[in-house]
Amino acid sequence: MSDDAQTTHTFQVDLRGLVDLLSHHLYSSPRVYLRELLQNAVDAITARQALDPTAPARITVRAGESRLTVTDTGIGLTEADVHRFLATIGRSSKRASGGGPLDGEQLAASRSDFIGQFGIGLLACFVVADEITVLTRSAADPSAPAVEWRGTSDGRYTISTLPGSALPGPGTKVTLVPRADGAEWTRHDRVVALARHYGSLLRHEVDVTDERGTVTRVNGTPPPWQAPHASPTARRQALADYCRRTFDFVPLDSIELDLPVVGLRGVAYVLPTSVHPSRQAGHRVHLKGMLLSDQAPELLPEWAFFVRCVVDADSLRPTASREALYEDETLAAIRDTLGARIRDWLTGISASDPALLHQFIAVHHLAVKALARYDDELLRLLLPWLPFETTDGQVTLDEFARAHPVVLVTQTVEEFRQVAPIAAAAGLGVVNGGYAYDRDLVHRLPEVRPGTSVVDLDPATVTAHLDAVDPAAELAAAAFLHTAREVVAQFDCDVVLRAFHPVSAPSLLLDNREARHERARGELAGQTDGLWADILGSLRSEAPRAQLVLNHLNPLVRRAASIGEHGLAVTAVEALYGQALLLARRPLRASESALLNRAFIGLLDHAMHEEG
Ligand SMILES: Nc1ncnc2c1ncn2[C@@H]1O[C@H](COP(=O)(O)OP(=O)(O)OP(=O)(O)O)[C@@H](O)[C@H]1O
Repeated sequence: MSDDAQTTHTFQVDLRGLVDLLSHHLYSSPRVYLRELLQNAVDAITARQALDPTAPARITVRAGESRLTVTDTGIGLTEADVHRFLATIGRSSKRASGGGPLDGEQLAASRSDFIGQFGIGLLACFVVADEITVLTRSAADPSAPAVEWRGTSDGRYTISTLPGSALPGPGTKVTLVPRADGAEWTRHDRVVALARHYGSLLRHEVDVTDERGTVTRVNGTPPPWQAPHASPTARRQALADYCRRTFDFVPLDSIELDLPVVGLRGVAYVLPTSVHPSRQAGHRVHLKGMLLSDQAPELLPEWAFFVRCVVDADSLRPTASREALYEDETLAAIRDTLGARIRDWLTGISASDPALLHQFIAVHHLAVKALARYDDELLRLLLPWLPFETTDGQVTLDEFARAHPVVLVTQTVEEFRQVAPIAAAAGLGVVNGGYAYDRDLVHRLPEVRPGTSVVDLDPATVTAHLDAVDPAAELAAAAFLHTAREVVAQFDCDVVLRAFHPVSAPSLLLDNREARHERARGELAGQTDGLWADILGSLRSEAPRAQLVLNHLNPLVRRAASIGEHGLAVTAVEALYGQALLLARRPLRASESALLNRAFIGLLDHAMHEEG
């Protein structure tokens, strides 16, 4: 096609399609219509007060059977404004360019004055109504007549001018006639609840009236972080009460937030019960008092999952749905600063309020452990305070490292159970690294506490350090040890005689993971035919066997070593092996349960035989 043949057309917008898009994809619920109307009223009052700071600032919502009106004493619109701003979707008077294209600087300037900026908010009313009427009188031009704009959801609108008496003073009255399926959102009780939800912190009076003229004020009391209080205790109490009313929990503590550059104030409430770190708390974010979202996680860094915030800011930037914050450098900076504030709180309580710190750790330690692995600062701050299971009992790593400059850590809970009594008797300090995250965290202790060393503890290392018995004792026990090896060979286990503390421990089963996997593989290969048996067989490696270590210092073992009767010696070995197995607290295989059973019956039989 040649240039000469070109003709220019203007896009047509299918308003019904657009409203459908907004209601299903932009807004979370039809209820946002009221937020958009309140917000327009607030912006209009802001604009009027810029001209005349003494102008009245009132918003009245009337919820009746068949219609809903929102009236404000704001700046109003002239007929030219109505043509310009109401008749064009996407045009907004709140941009300094007068509704023209978005310019970065102007946008930032208008954003600090107004909540709206996109020029689509009024469309949210079409989610609940087919017709919107805007009756308005400009404060900027007192001689201008009142103007009525009537728009319908099919995209048509009419404009008429009315005598000034149609609206007694400057301002705007928006009327919606709800559709049958939108009526539930404009019912009086619903409207009161919604107006409270969105408008509780609005700085201008907001009233909801019913058909009989009963007025309900939905705001008025300043939030506790703005109100004066008689004492710090009264202030703390007021903050906690606000949390209980708003979030329905009593916080462990309240952290006040104050960020003057964005006019942000509010509170971070420390949750009193544990939460999974992936379930980030939704924060309540108000913009110039108007509630933007009560589920905004993006206000704080991920690691701060243990607090829930309520903030009110002057210049945060919402997305077009107004239900989330626009992710930009300002938001990132706000997040970092608020995060730093929460860290300061943690540092503060770790230095000066140990009782609160312990309460905090008791509730949130698992989640803190999960996050500390990825958050170096959190790790540095909290690792010394986190509780771990150790040979000294349940203690913090800091306490433990003070007593043990070399921190030994096992890889599994079982290994800890196996070696803990012996290591403790030998004065060694071992941490159970078997629980989720624990071993990783213990290994990072030297970063936080230079001079501490952390070493993985393998049960084999422990045997290597157990004392050998003298050759004469070994020889005297030779026959018993031979029987013992025969009995436990079926479990791929070896038997050795050593001398170790505590004396009360007759035996110890050292069984590292590779040895166990190897045995499991061996068993499986035995049950499988053909290809799988070959594959499993070829995987078989020379892994160390398990070891039953008998304690020559233990009187029972000494007596067992001198048993002459073969049957009783077998039973004694089975009982010793079974007891060591139970101490290791690992799941038993069928053959092991059978052994335990046999040993028990054998001992009983022997005891009764003696009696007989
Ligand atoms: N109550 C009101 N008083 C005065 N002007 C209003 C009022 N409500 C709407 N307007 C005018 O209509 C325009 C469009 O309103 P709309 O709510 O669609 O968008 P917005 O508030 O500018 O931006 P956003 O889409 O971000 O809400 C506004 O820019 C404003 O000029």
